[in-house]
Amino acid sequence: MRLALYQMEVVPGHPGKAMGKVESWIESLENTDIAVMPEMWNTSYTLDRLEELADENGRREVEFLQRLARDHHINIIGGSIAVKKHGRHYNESVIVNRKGEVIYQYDKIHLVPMLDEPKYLTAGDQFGIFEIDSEKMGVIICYDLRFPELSRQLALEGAEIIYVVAEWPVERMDHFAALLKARAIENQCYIAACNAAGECEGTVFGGRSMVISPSGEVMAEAGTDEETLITEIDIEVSRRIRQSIPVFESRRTDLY
Ligand SMILES: O=C(O)CCC(=O)C(=O)O
Repeated sequence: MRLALYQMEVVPGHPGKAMGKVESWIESLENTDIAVMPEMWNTSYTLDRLEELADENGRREVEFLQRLARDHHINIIGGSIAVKKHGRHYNESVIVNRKGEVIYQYDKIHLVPMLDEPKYLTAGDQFGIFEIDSEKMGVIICYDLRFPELSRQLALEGAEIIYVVAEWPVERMDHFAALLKARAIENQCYIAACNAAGECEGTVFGGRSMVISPSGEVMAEAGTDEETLITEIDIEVSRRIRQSIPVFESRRTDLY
């Protein structure tokens, strides 16, 4: 399974320009099964302007991703987008399969106090897994990475790849790298983390998107600027490690 991660330099407050960049990027990909994008790629952290910038139900961006997926026959982990629903704003991940069908939508459940998300956004209240080419996968959004219970639950539901879509600030990249590795090792799954590059309202995003194997090996890592990271993964590796080190069976659910 060939993944392409778009460590996109953000275009704050210009969804149309951001969509133009994404379209050119998808057109440039060859022989790719799954394209992965970063968090809030349509607006970045222009939270006080979301009433003006976010589209109702994210229709503009969702229909755009559906068209790209269909035209280029590619599965898209659509990072996350700022959307408007029932007069509220959400940070929503959208997954589209290569037929152009929306197969999963997830509203970020852990809102970031350090970026004022709770002031401007409403938190989601559900999550689950989805399937691409019969493989089970999950997606979490940025700050969600700090809550191991969420990734563990996705792994218990069968996820063998967890995508982390992020706009992780440069100051805390050591946390990002350590937490990604921990989530891969403890859940014995691939972690494909797509961070943003560039800057929005004084926050600089640290890049360093990476793909980590189920045994914690960093298989590919980007630099700090805009870049595409390409990796081939084999889901069988996750199954083999789960058999050889059976942590899921050794859990003491009677004690915790
Ligand atoms: O947890 C962090 O340090 C960064 C979180 C973040 O930037 C986000 O969720 O957008």
